[in-house]
Amino acid sequence: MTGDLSPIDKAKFVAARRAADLVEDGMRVGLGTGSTAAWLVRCLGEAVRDDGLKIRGVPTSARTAALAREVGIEVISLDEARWLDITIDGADEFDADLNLIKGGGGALLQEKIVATASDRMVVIADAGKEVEALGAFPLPAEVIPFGWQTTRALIEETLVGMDVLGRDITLRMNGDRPFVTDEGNHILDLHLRRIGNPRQLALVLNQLPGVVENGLFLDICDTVVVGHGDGRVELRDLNEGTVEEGRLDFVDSDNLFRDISD
Ligand SMILES: O=C[C@H](O)[C@H](O)[C@H](O)COP(=O)(O)O
Repeated sequence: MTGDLSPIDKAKFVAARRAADLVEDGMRVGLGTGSTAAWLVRCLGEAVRDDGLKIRGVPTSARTAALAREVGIEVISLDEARWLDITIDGADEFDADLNLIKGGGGALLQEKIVATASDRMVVIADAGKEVEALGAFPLPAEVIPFGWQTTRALIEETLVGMDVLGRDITLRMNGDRPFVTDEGNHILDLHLRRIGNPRQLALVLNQLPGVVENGLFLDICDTVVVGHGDGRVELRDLNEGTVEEGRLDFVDSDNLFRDISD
């Protein structure tokens, strides 16, 4: 069964599986969005079901909320939780300082609010997501639908003064319609190729009217769990360096693999 999965899916799974062990009884847990975070939600659901783990989850999207309920995790809103013990989420890119690009799945706004309201943010990712400099992955900016073309033009102008290699901006589509986020907004993908000064860019983007939030997560993530296709997994922490390197066994996880790949 596991043989049917690609090495990337196995890498995502082992990262999620290892990160699930960081979640303890009684915790309020931010649940990320995306294919890697979906493995995590499944792993936590298994722990709730089989080991009696008691947690309350705050999902970062309607998709994750539906999956969390399906696997038996108690779902509460961020306002009910107020503050979270830990958030575990995927990323599109991460660098050595654990700065991130997120939003490939369009959930960056809720993800950033939830991660910022957490004592600890842990990113789970396959090793291919690690980059020297952020920006090869298009940077998502969530914009309100009203006047989005004007907002795009404003961003274009703003990028002229920025330390980036590319300046193309595309409206994210869902079939032949603009993609709509859970908050009813659109996503502009900024094809920058390399971001020389992420901090400056993040500040400037968020000052533009029409921009709700951008996908740069700076100084938010503390820990990354990196998975490899052969089952190797590394846990790196900003304060402690590489804390652990190990390997996870796929055999015990056949049910999880089956559940998600079906
Ligand atoms: O909006 C989506 C999120 O930021 C995802 O966590 C990110 O795109 C990574 O997704 P995946 O785990 O599917 O690569």
